[in-house]
Amino acid sequence: MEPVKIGLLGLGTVGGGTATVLTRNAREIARRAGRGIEIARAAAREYRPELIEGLDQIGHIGDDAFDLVEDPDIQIVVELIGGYSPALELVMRAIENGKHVVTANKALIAKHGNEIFAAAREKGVMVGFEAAVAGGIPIIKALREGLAANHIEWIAGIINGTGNFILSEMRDKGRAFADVLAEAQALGYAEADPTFDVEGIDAAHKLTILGSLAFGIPLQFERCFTEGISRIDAQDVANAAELGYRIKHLGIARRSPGGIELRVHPTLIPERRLLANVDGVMNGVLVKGDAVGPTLYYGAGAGALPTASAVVADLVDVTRALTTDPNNRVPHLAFQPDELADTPVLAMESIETSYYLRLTALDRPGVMARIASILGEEGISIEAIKQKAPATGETQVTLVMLTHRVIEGRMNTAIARIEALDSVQGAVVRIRMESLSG
Ligand SMILES: NC(=O)c1ccc[n+]([C@@H]2O[C@H](COP(=O)([O-])OP(=O)(O)OC[C@H]3O[C@@H](n4cnc5c(N)ncnc54)[C@H](O)[C@@H]3O)[C@@H](O)[C@H]2O)c1
Ligand SMILES: N[C@@H](CCO)C(=O)O
Ligand code: NA
Repeated sequence: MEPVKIGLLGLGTVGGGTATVLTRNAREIARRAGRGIEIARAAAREYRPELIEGLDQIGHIGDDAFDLVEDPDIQIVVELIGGYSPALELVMRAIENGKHVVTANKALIAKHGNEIFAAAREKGVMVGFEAAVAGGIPIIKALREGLAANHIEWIAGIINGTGNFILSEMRDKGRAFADVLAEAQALGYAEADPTFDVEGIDAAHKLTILGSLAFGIPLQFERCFTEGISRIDAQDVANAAELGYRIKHLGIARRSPGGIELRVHPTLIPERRLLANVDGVMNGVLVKGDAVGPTLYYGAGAGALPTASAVVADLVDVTRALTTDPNNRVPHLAFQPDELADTPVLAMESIETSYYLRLTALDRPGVMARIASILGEEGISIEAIKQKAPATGETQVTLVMLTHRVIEGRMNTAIARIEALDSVQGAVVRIRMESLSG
């Protein structure tokens, strides 16, 4: 059979990796797909030829992405440019032209996926986005197909490679934040705008997608609570370790009685959990299904070849399904499009979790009792408390507390009341805490 003809938009980290994998593993891929996958065209503003295998076999390389999506010979457009514009216009135009699309762009899917999938459905084409979440880990496939029997209860994942790399290097080697971030950028892990990585936006894009796949709700990126790693303090990392915890940047999606939790934030987790030991650029996603129980997915979350592995898997999937009736294909968001639910995504104030709190108070009698009574009045019980002895001559002490589970709104009230005490200095540091069991 004739090879399927694809067009690559972008030849950077992921585009270059995709060309390389398609070249290196061409025979193996064709054996799986039933026919070859040929890069008929590529469009990129810039690329580094020395990093890409098989460039000489690409039919035509130019820089006009809009021209490529109009080419009638191209059956699958692979969008690896990133960002919202012109990626959205290019993807929509490709779909209008009846082309299938594969993309690694989580920002695009999280924000515009609902309209992209509606247009694709209308045209009977597929949009693959395995590379958009957790890089090389086949988590989209696991949720859409492997776990299709389950009522998903919750997902907790380390889903930003750059952020996890930064936290791991800072903790293990004492390196400075800016220095590790620069290395992540040089290795091709970081987003074009690295604040997406360090402020949790990239993880929120991915969690939005995971939440929709798990619970069958439309994509609602703007409802996802987002807190990054930029304000994590070394003393909290050390305090957590003393108490038997690690701080990881997690995306958590959970079905709870009033709705669905979608939240991304630094989280204390027990150090014996497998997720606590997912380090460097590796990602880990823990999914709890009612029938299967907990399942864990681990692998490289970023980088050229791991991400290309996911892009090419989508290309193989699309190639295999080209002749299937569009209504019998795996639905984009795992559930049939007319079966999506309107279950609300909860506001952060109504989620329930445990907390690590750190505050600085004057070393005076009665201060501790006053803080404990505020927590008690707000229905918050303390699981552990540590008072860090002041250095000689100092009049301040540091208090570190772990609490039992409580609604975030009540914790907000308690923190505001504690911060208002004359004897408490500055802000209360709060890091959410999850046991990841049950
Ligand atoms: N880098 C990773 O590890 C990784 C992992 C998973 C997903 N992603 C996603 O993959 C996508 C690409 O990321 P990347 O790291 O490969 O980016 P990159 O910056 O390395 O490459 C982008 C490519 O697109 C080209 N480009 C940009 N604007 C263009 C335009 N208007 N017309 C034509 N070409 C244009 C650039 O010249 C370059 O070749 C992004 O959506 C990113 O979020 C990246
Ligand atoms: N910047 C992203 C790329 C993979 O999606 C990360 O570091 O996880
Ligand atoms: Na993936």
